[in-house]
Amino acid sequence: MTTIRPRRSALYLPASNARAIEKARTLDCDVVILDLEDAVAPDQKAAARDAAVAAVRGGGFGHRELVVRANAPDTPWGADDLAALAGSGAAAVLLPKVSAPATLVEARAALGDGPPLWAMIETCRAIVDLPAIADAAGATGLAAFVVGTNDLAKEMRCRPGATRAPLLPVLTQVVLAARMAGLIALDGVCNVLDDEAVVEAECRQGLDWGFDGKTLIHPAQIAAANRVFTPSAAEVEWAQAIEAAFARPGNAGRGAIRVEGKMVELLHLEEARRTLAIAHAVARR
Ligand SMILES: CC(C)(COP(=O)(O)OP(=O)(O)OC[C@H]1O[C@@H](n2cnc3c(N)ncnc32)[C@H](O)[C@@H]1OP(=O)(O)O)[C@@H](O)C(=O)NCCC(=O)NCCSC(=O)C[C@H](O)C(=O)O
Ligand SMILES: [Mg+2]
Repeated sequence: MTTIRPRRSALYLPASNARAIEKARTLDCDVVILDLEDAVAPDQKAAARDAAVAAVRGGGFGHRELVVRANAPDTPWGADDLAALAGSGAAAVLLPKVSAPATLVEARAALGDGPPLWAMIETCRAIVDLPAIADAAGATGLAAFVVGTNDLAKEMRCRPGATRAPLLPVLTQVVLAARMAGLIALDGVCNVLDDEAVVEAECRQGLDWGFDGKTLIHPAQIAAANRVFTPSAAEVEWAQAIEAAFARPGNAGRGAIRVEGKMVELLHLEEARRTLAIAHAVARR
């Protein structure tokens, strides 16, 4: 079976918040993102960097993938962040406001053979240059695109509203470019903290639009993301039916077969295997 790592729920927290770091070690999210960028005030940047490195070295996050979001390389803190994170053992370094492949190349030079890069896609320039950024993945160890919907909406001057319709063409381009380059694609955050139905609806959009998971800002958002991005019992059953049908001797060598009244092709078998791999990985937690 294909091995796959679920990234259904990726929780940001300010690395300057010791209580949140402690809490993250117990929360049911797949990814923890210690933020050094927008959630941290300028006068706390150095202390937050030290706290993030100490948290990574201290461990205790179990199955959770521990990612650190650095400040952009062109800020007063970016170079020191990358120097500190190079040998830290973080699962990835998330770079904000990546707008060109050159930013990834520079960050890779600073990190050496350190952590893989994840890139925030949150500027208009990045959207226009997405294929070039995605093409730099192999040379720079880029493994994921993470959408920054707040920054994007600000730059575009659009109003996403409840439907996020103005962002749909952009989000679709991010998914396309990520798939082209074999990258993980994580949807942007939902700013609504106290209404799980709203969070769940956004997660559902992200799933339907092709994302692997959603970035989150509060523990109360985790359950909805995990629920939505975990294959449902019906999806698992359907995937198993497809696998079983293709395994029947009578279907050997066939590219298209009938399963429960529907045409199913080898591409659906591939999808089915992916669904089962995710379900299996989630169940192993
Ligand atoms: C948004 C918050 C500032 C809300 O804070 P607050 O109202 O104080 O939270 P609560 O009182 O409801 O907290 C309850 C308990 O949960 C813990 N908590 C809260 N948030 C987190 C978290 N993110 N991770 C871990 N634990 C968290 C509190 O400590 C309480 O615990 P306890 O003491 O046991 O009761 C706050 O939630 C927050 O800071 N969220 C993260 C903000 C952040 O990281 N922002 C930056 C990333 S988002 C972004 O930049 C997106 C992108 O770039 C874009 O452009 O869109
Ligand atoms: Mg942002």
